[in-house]
Amino acid sequence: MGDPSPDVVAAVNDPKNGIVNPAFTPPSLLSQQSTVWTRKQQAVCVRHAFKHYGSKSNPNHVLSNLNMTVAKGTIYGLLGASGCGKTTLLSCIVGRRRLNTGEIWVLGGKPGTKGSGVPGKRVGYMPQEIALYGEFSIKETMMYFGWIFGMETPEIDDRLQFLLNFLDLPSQSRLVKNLSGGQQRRVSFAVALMHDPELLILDEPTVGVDPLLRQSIWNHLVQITKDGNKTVIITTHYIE
Ligand SMILES: Nc1ncnc2c1ncn2[C@@H]1O[C@H](COP(=O)(O)OP(=O)(O)OP(=O)(O)O)[C@@H](O)[C@H]1O
Repeated sequence: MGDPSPDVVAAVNDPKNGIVNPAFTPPSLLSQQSTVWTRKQQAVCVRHAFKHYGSKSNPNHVLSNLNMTVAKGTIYGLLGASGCGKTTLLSCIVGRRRLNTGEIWVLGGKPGTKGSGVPGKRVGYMPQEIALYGEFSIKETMMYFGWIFGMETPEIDDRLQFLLNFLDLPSQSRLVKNLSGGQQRRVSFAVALMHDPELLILDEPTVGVDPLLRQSIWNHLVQITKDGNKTVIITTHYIE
């Protein structure tokens, strides 16, 4: 993945009607002239990112001079062919992986540095692979992550009831390991939404989700970004 890349289309929501417009290129992507101060004002700002896997003698270059600017209060769609590096980029943004060279600012700080809050409760991340503990029930899962995020138990309970209903989840006493793949992905989504984070990063959130629920998920994402305080980055194959 490079910049400009024919494989990747950056899309932001239209604040008027919430329609994702894949043909829209934010002005910030057209001009990469920005100061450190302006980069820190963005939800996410990536500059000259390089990332490879494999050995130095036989590297697999995945990110190659990638620049990306995600303004606060937007929904930013990351579209690209399978294997072009979307998950790798998101992992670097949330601080799970590090770039070989280049810089990333997330909510004004550098992921992994003290006080940045990233990784941490400022970000909600739904990875592509299920990263849940199968022996926990849905409720125990939400309690576990809610406490990690520093939430009080009554607050977690309220949020749990909202998310069970919103994401059409089965009984909260069901064990994660006994849920269908789609249900497990929705629990993973619920975990990312649990603490109402400033930045929500969703890797293919609508896989295993029926069209009606997909629509209500999109409506919810448009709703939470409306006031400009929340930002969503999403990879998806559904661009409607
Ligand atoms: N841990 C890893 N070690 C070695 N190579 C990796 C690793 N993770 C990813 N890759 C390789 O890096 C490239 C980009 O993978 P990545 O998962 O970031 O792509 P993607 O755009 O998210 O793909 P998809 O849409 O299929 O999920 C692929 O060629 C993949 O094989």
